[in-house]
Amino acid sequence: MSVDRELAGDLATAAGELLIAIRAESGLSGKELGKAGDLRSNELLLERLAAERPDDAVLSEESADDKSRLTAERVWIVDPVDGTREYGTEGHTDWAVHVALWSATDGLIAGAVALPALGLTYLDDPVSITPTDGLAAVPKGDRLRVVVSGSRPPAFSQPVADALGGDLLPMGSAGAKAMAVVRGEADAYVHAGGQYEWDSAAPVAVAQAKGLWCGRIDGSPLQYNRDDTYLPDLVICRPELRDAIIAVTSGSA
Ligand SMILES: Nc1ncnc2c1ncn2[C@@H]1O[C@H](COP(=O)(O)O)[C@@H](OP(=O)(O)O)[C@H]1O
Ligand SMILES: [Mg+2]
Repeated sequence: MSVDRELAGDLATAAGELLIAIRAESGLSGKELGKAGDLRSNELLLERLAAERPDDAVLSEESADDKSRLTAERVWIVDPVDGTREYGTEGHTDWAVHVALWSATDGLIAGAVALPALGLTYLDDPVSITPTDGLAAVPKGDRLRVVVSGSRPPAFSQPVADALGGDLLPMGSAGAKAMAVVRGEADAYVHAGGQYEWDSAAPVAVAQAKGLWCGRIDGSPLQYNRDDTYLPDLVICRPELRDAIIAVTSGSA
């Protein structure tokens, strides 16, 4: 296994275990728990990356962006807690830790998404996934499922579901939603209206390695380590659904 992939997985898993411990031991909840989790997980990721990859740059949701990454050969793109709202709310499994590695020559070259509440970490390898209960109940019928933000679903959510003859599945966290497609609990994840590079880099690295199609809602490629890290929309889906989805979403691009 690539040493970078292994490191991405170790870091996401370790940060996830720390977050579980903070949730169990801090006595905090809600926004306070979210804040503490963001801070401590970010510290862990930055310390380990500084120790183990001192020459690489880092782009993190929770750190100031000094833009030194723009001339770096390799940049780690991390989201210490994705789905902070859900992490702070009792009983949720839909939150994640994202660790991705981008290179100037090859784009996303490693990625890991931890789902700490399920004790699982997914890597950007071609190993197929056995779905386990956890993010959503295993679908009973054969209708397709389109997973969307529970709090900020895009306006085209229902039109996309209708075009596929499927149903909507609201869920928190971009990483959890992407892993729901990877795990077979959903068939597509669509989003628009706002997001940043750290929300999708690691989920996209994993999803692409598992054979899913990933791109913007107008069908163009997702690009990372840009000057402006705002990357407001994306589609992650089974490849055979790509054209039907883009036919609907491209009208909103
Ligand atoms: N309209 C928007 N503007 C900015 N960020 C957004 C957004 N909609 C979703 N996101 C971000 O995307 C991630 C998943 O959101 P959701 O759970 O609604 O699908 C969250 O990351 P964080 O939890 O890391 O902040 C959230 O902040
Ligand atoms: Mg996020």
